[in-house]
Amino acid sequence: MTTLYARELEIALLAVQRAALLTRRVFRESAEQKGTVSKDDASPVTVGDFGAQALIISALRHNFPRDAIVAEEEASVLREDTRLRDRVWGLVRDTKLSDIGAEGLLGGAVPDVDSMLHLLDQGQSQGGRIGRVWTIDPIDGTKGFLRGGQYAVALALLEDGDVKVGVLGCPNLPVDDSAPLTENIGLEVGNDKGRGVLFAAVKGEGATSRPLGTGTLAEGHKIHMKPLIDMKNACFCESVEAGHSNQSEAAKIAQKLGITKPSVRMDSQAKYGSIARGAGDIYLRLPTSKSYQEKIWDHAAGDLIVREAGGLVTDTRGNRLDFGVGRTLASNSGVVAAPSAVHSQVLDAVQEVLGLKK
Ligand SMILES: Nc1ncnc2c1ncn2[C@@H]1O[C@H](COP(=O)(O)O)[C@@H](OP(=O)(O)O)[C@H]1O
Ligand SMILES: [Mg+2]
Ligand SMILES: [Mg+2]
Ligand SMILES: [Mg+2]
Repeated sequence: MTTLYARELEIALLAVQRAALLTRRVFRESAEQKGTVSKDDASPVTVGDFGAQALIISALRHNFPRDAIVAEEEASVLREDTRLRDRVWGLVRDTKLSDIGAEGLLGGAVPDVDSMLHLLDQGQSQGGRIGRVWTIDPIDGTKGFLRGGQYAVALALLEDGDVKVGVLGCPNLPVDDSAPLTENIGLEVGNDKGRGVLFAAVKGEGATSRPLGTGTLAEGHKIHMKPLIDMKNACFCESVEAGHSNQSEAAKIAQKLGITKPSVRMDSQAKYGSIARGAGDIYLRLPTSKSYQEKIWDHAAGDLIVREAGGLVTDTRGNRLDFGVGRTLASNSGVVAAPSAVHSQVLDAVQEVLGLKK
């Protein structure tokens, strides 16, 4: 039973559930209807990202008004583009939990469009090592969301730089924890049957999975990484986007470890959730450039969920991910996530291939 952070966990689960309802509505639309705009770094953002972030911040502000928030998106594009703004507002206004008590816990509806823009801009905290900081990725894997594949709604609470609560809503992963890992690209739109899972973890209290439904939250059940008895049967996950993780180096690492199965490529922190429940075994994220710094919202929830399920998560140098240095993981490089018992073996192979061995 959860003792510490029970309220934070409940609010985070409900906030992610509500945001995922909104993203599911957008997911059903065609690519052009998703209202995609390109950000300064040329990465995409959709009406779903904006709407989900506004709803999550609204729930956090209602419950934890003093906490800092580090969120991926902000409202400037919407202040300029009123058509896009009105589409986002329509989604935010119309998305509610069907459980009235739960909706009340989140503080109910956002009152008007200006409040929505104001909420969207509340995620610009610089983070850091002091105090309580929530980090939000309203849609992680926007490219997967656009191509009809995997994506996640991610929310985590850091306290003094340490992840205490993590929740991942993965609307397109199978509910069934033992379903085989597949790439799930080009999913049948409008048919959510058997899909949608909420992963969660509280520091020191284990990791859980439960169906991501539309009604009252289901009870979570404990999940665990699969004991990896024979490395050659390991299933490893990596990004679909070759620009996010070096796939040719990953193939060399797999070969060095004697892994025979091809990697499973999927977008978003669905990779962390998948290995945490034993559907996959290893997640590698190998830098494609020296200058890119990973963002804390891309990893905080997944990092805790994997560690609480019996895994170890480090960067390619073998250091734990440090969420206390700001909005990015400026002191880390890449990610190596694996069951604790084999993590050092995997890290060894990573370092050999990347030339990091001393
Ligand atoms: N050059 C790069 N290297 C690593 N990650 C990158 C990157 N450019 C963008 N990303 C991040 O990769 C995330 C998606 O990860 P994945 O490849 O595992 O699906 C994106 O999250 P968003 O989709 O939330 O923007 C984005 O933050
Ligand atoms: Mg993005
Ligand atoms: Mg992301
Ligand atoms: Mg995102």
